[in-house]
Amino acid sequence: MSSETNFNISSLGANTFPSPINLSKTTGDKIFNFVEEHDRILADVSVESFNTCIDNKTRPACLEKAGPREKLFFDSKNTTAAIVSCGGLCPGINNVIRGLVMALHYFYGVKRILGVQYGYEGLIPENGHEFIELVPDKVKDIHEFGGTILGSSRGAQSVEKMVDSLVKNKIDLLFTIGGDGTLKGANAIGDEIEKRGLNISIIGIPKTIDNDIDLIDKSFGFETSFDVASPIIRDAHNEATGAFNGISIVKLMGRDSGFIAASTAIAMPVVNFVFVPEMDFQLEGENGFLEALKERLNQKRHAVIVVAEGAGQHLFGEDSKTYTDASGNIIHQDIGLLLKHRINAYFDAENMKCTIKYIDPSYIIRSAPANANDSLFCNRLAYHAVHGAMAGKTKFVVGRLNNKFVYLPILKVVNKRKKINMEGEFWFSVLQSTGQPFTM
Ligand SMILES: Nc1ncnc2c1ncn2[C@@H]1O[C@H](COP(=O)(O)OP(=O)(O)O)[C@@H](O)[C@H]1O
Ligand SMILES: O=P(O)(O)OC[C@H]1O[C@](O)(COP(=O)(O)O)[C@@H](O)[C@@H]1O
Ligand SMILES: [Mg+2]
Repeated sequence: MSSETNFNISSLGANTFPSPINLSKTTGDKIFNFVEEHDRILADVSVESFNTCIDNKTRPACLEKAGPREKLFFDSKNTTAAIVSCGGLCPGINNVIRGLVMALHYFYGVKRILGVQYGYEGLIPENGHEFIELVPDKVKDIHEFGGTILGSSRGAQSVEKMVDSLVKNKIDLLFTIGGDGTLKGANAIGDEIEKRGLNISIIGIPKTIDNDIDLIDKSFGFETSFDVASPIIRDAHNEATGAFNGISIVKLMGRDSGFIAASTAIAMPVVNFVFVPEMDFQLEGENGFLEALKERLNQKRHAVIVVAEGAGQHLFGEDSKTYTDASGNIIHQDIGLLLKHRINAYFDAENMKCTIKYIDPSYIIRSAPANANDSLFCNRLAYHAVHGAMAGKTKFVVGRLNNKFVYLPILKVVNKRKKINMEGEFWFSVLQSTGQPFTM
């Protein structure tokens, strides 16, 4: 965590409008209190960090507490909001859209809410994607479905043109639902707005099943991803046990961070080997994976392997061509297929019979509807996003840290991708669960 004491959120200006929500300012009256501007949440609650502060006579790093403010920057009756979803799909996007619309409409009385279609593309008029008017009746049932009713896209758009479109359509609040790319885009839009001296608030709601957004506890949809992956692992285990020396390889998403693969393995402890992008591993050699797999088969006659899509890319060799998607993200080579071929070749050479099944559930996982816990999380994120926006905060994301909802400057969470700490307790849990060697 940074040595900076407060992660303050940029504000559009003085808050002069009273909030239309009837909350309290005193405790003991059984009514929730407005959140004060000075309310802070500790970024790091470890005793070590507390001691460091005492030793160095510094204050611990603090974040702005999310929640409804008593005074607002925007006059709700004359406010227009827009919502856009970008990047890959993720369980819960529709829940967030629903939560935003309901909070804007019912808590604050914001009646003009526009849905931007197909990601940032929809903010460029030449692309011909019309805005959709979002009202409670239109969104009341959308939490039942995966995907996004607004559509999404990847690929760069002109920031200037997007801001022109916000101005032309008199949009005061832009809620962006997306991952690191979307958030960088949101920040760039916020910078352009600042440059032009406009009063438009830009808000980010972190979405990515990869859970790779830095600082926050988790991104929405991530939990559903390993919920949906779990029965697939159960079935993969059935396939493996159903054959002599049966091996099931399941590839799960996770471009640069292996949280889905690792979490699935702990949730379904029938997994024997997990490979994540954070890991450096070898196939060959005395301490390599293939030897460990042979030992496992000789003892148990079956094995389940879970591999994150971004794992083991070093095995493809230096000169393999790198492909990127429209947003510039690396498209990884198929590590599942490589493992299948290398395992096959190894056991052939060893004259050891085995049966390998390769399962790639791919998009099935991220297009699922949110589970109950993610649905709850999405709604709470949406409500807090609306409270922060109405208070005139801008270029911020809403997230949960240490189990508390907070506002963070976008720039703080897109500095780097969150990755599994290979020396941390979480990865140690993976090793305890799978029983795989600590290093391979
Ligand atoms: N640095 C950036 N500045 C402006 N827009 C960006 C930036 N990085 C990504 N974007 C845009 O954000 C959108 C979503 O990004 P992408 O990486 O595809 O998904 P995600 O938000 O899920 O990470 C794309 O339209 C992309 O062009
Ligand atoms: O094939 P697509 O749709 O571009 O997306 C694939 C990628 O999307 C993800 O599911 C999530 O990525 P984003 O968070 O950047 O959208 C990655 O795990 C995966 O590599
Ligand atoms: Mg991304």
